[in-house]
Amino acid sequence: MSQLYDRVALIGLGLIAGSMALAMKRAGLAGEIVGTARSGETRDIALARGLCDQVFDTAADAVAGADLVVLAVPVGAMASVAAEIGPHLQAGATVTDVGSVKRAVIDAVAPHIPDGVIFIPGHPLAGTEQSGPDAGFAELFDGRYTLLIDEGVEAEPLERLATLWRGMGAHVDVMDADHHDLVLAVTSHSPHLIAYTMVGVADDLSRVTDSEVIKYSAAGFRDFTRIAASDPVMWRDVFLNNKDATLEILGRFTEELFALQRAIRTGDGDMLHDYFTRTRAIRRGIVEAGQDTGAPDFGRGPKP
Ligand SMILES: NC(=O)C1=CN([C@@H]2O[C@H](COP(=O)(O)OP(=O)(O)OC[C@H]3O[C@@H](n4cnc5c(N)ncnc54)[C@H](O)[C@@H]3O)[C@@H](O)[C@H]2O)C=CC1
Ligand SMILES: O=C(O)C(=O)Cc1ccc(O)cc1
Repeated sequence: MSQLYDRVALIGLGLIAGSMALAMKRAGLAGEIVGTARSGETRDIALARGLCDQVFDTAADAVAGADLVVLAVPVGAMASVAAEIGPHLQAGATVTDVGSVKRAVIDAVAPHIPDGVIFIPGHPLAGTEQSGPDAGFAELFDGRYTLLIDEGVEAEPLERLATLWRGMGAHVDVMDADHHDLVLAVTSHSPHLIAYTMVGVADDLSRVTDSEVIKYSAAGFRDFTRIAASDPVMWRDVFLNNKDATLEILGRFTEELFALQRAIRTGDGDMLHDYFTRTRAIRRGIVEAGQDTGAPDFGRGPKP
């Protein structure tokens, strides 16, 4: 595939930015990739791993002359980063982000985008529990979806960004921000909170913790412990910024959990059997539609 942007600036050099850099290099999609991170150590690793051709100490310096700027910091840091780069963005440039929440990021970033610069929010539905400049790998997005948010942007910059994501291996869908936040509350954010809770419960129950948790854990609980090892700052910001949708889904989850609890207490085997039959059909529908590879959802990283 041919070069789509002359100069891509990555703001934040962790798992997602690092994977994007490697995936762009794999397919020759960018003339030059530059980046910035707060710590000198992260910048050094990014250079040593060949993620960036050049690194800068500040985001303001990194975006100068870039025709694509990618905000790849935790959701709660998007506003301050956008405020810093706003005055330094080149006319005609596209700014995108990879945050796990969309409405709050749009509210945080859009006011800082000057006229003549295009903002297209995005979210790759791919990741791992690892973070930092060592965590990225070129194949992270292969066969995964990236969602782009169309807030009335022109067709050409949107199509160019979609082409970039396809070149990095992803499928691309376009949707609106509120729908994104509700879908992700169901498929990613609430499941993460449930995993955090379950691992917390096992930890509280010290009789079964320590070595037993890992030694005797079946696949389901092992997946919970992997997910509960995800970055605390990133996930704190996800919940604080997708509050309404997550609370809505968790409210429904709690109601269903109570119904299942009652079925267990009253010995209502028919209810349990019917419920599990319905959920099994959902899983089989996903597999038949070819949307599951057999790998843990999103978990494409090296196994611990
Ligand atoms: N980890 C995952 O599985 C996925 C993460 N995302 C989203 O991508 C974004 C980046 O996540 P990762 O790459 O996983 O994180 P990461 O922790 O690996 O990297 C984040 C980078 O942002 C920098 N950073 C943190 N706070 C900052 C601040 N206040 N100002 C400037 N820079 C700051 C860090 O130093 C680091 O370079 C997040 O918004 C997250 O919601 C999206 C899809 C998957
Ligand atoms: O590691 C996992 O299981 C994930 O769920 C990765 C992930 C985390 C956050 C996202 O916004 C998208 C994907």
